[in-house]
Amino acid sequence: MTVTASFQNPAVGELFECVKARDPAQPEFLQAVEEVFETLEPVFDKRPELIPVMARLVEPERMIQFRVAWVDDAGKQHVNRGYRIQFSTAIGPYKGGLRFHPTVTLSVIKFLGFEQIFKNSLTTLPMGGGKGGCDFDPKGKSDGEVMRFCQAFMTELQRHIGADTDVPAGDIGVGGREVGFMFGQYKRIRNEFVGILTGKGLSFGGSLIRPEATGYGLVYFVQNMLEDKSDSLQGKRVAVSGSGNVAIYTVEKLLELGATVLTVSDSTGYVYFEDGLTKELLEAVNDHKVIKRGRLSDFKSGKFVAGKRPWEVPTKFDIALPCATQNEVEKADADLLVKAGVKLVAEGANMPSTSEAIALYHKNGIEFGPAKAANAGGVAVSGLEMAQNSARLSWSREEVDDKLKGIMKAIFDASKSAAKEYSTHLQAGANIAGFLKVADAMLAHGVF
Ligand SMILES: NC(=O)C1=CN([C@@H]2O[C@H](COP(=O)(O)OP(=O)(O)OC[C@H]3O[C@@H](n4cnc5c(N)ncnc54)[C@H](O)[C@@H]3O)[C@@H](O)[C@H]2O)C=CC1
Ligand SMILES: O=C(O)CCC(=O)C(=O)O
Repeated sequence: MTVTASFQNPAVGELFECVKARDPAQPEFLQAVEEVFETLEPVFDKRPELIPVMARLVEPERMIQFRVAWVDDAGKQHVNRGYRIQFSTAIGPYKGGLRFHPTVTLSVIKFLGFEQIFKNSLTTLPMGGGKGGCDFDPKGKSDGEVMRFCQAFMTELQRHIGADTDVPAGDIGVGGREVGFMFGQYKRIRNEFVGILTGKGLSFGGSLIRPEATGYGLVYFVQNMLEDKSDSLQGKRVAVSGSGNVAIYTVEKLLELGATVLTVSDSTGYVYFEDGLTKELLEAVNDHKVIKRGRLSDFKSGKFVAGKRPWEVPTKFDIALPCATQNEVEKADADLLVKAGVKLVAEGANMPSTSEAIALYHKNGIEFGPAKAANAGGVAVSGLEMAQNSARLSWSREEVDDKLKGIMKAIFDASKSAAKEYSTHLQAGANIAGFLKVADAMLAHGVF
């Protein structure tokens, strides 16, 4: 990924050059910063006093990097590198997921942590921004190996987090199993039963709807985008990427609302369901991918296309929802979306569209729901889990789902209203609305 920023406002350009000079070898982080700086230019033109605020915000408050040593089932020792980037406490304790994947680097965790600041601000809840992870690959590991790895990871992380300090959760490679192991280790070391992680099991402080929240929230966001144009999901043809937590619950909600879902994918390729996924087929994908931790190349239904992304699926469709990973929609993919007749793209994954792809969406009049707004439902329900833990009570499924719907609408309205005020698009509106709240808090707190 090359960073090719060009800014109208020289002071913003200068700040970007400083960020680039400080971390020239962090392409994902620079990509995320470039996107935010470009869309905030109209704000900086109007309120230049916010440029020094951004100069502080773009530097994490604290970065923790640590060794994670563990022993596999054969008795062999392994060493991985763990991270927790505590980016901003302007509006609340650090909050954001943990990613366990071999591609994890400091740059990846920094881009995710930076984006989390604005996303969390949009949720309306008091959460700062953070992210963490490790270059550990859970694929092919036994439950015992994953448990020992998680225990080793938490043995170090526990000294840096706390219910009012920093509350991690899941992301790629971290689901209920991993959160459970890490929660158990924290409790063992600290002798405290507190909500230091979200996405916990229901029997030990988890919230109903947290597993579903990112996918459901994405679909609620899309509903808001469509309703704004007097349209609905009924009968829409949708291509979805991914087949993990976010993708599965996205598909579930799409089916419930009458859409036809054509694809799911993983790193081996995609599966095309010509007549659309059914509830039974979704159940089978979930069983194969999430429960049995298999690969789609071994999935028995639909048409598997090896080594390709779902954006090339040979049919017309209306909506694309990338729900797998960063930069999974590049310029050539966006070209395919335009040719397929796509009218709306909304991001379930974090930064799945490259800047060239986003430029093509705008050029071709494709409605674009950016990740920081569209996938904020997951962290929003994490915020609700924290509230339930603090109050030592549990809300019903309906209560949490209603709150999630309300939050996704509030995010859409705030993004749209900022877009209107600054005569720009929803992507910029989301960044502006998220940033202004954080910036005002930082101004109030004084320089640090
Ligand atoms: N879990 C959550 O609550 C949230 C997750 N996200 C984002 O959603 C995306 C997916 O996360 P989860 O579903 O939680 O993770 P997961 O681990 O449950 O699933 C990840 C999915 O992405 C696929 N994938 C990974 N690398 C890929 C690649 N290079 N090419 C194609 N497919 C690939 C995997 O096969 C899997 O289907 C990530 O970008 C994550 O940061 C965003 C907000 C909240
Ligand atoms: O629920 C959380 O705290 C984290 C969610 C997350 O990592 C994300 O929004 O990307």
